[in-house]
Amino acid sequence: MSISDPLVLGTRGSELALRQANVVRSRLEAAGHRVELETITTRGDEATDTPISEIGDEAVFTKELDRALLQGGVDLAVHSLKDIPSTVPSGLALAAIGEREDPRDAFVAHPSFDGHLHDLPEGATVATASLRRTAQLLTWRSDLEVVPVRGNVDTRLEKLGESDWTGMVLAVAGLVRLGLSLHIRDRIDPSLIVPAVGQGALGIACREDQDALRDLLRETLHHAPSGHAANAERAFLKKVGGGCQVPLGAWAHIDDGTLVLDACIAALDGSEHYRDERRCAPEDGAAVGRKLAADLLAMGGDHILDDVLGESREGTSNSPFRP
Ligand SMILES: NCc1[nH]cc(CCC(=O)O)c1CC(=O)O
Repeated sequence: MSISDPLVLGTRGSELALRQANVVRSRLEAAGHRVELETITTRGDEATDTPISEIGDEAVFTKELDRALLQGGVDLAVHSLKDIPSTVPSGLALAAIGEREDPRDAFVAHPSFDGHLHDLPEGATVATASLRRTAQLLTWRSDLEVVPVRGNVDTRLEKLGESDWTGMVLAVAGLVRLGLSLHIRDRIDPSLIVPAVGQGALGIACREDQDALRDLLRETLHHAPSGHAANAERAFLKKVGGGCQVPLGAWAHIDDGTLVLDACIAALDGSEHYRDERRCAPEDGAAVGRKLAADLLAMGGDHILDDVLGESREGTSNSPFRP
């Protein structure tokens, strides 16, 4: 099947999503294709007061776009890889993984606090949108008060300014892509907070049966080292299961030709924490990710899963046709 002209590129409407979509658009245009943007609102954009972990749907930022892809209304969709569930709906393909931005988390200080993350006073309040960051912050410093915050990156920064929090933790990549790096006080070392699966990378999806388009996306947008890292991290996530309801982190990178995968599963209150690192050939990342997941679960991560998922542990679905 030939490639549509113009190509309709589906994206969420947030400032960050549009920036990311425009990066992809420019690449495709440079390769000689016309591209039209189609903005689609997702449940994650609407339910801005509910913590993502409570919506309980892994596909909260992708389902409406998946549906548009399957129905043919859009040809490709651009997402933050972090927002794409570890199992892509049947009929769709993750055709390319774009080059990764800095995968680390950022500490952003309240305007009145001129210290760094390591200078946080006893009992300081830190806001974050993720269970992973909460669990790891509390593993490090059980005296901290960690509070939830939601919304787009700029909304979160606004909330910080109006709050009595000492600071906030969010992804470096989002801030950098929005031109807001000035707000980054610290890029947090992954040895302190393991980044989220896929954080900082872009995922480009299309229909599985569109061979010519898949080839084009791979040739123009795929970045092999980021792809290998993503495969390892996503295999880890899939094996553990539970999506964003589970406090887990996994970060892979290529070091001198070797893939290094560092991952953890932590109790939300920081009381328990299982973590290990594996090295392998870049092509073997997925198998090693699955194995590391099995090992961390066996070490005790399994109990953490039981605690956070309880009865909902079976039967989660990311079908785009499920309400
Ligand atoms: N969950 C929302 C989301 N999805 C992707 C990013 C940041 C960019 C990225 O990780 O690529 C963010 C914001 C954040 O976590 O601070």
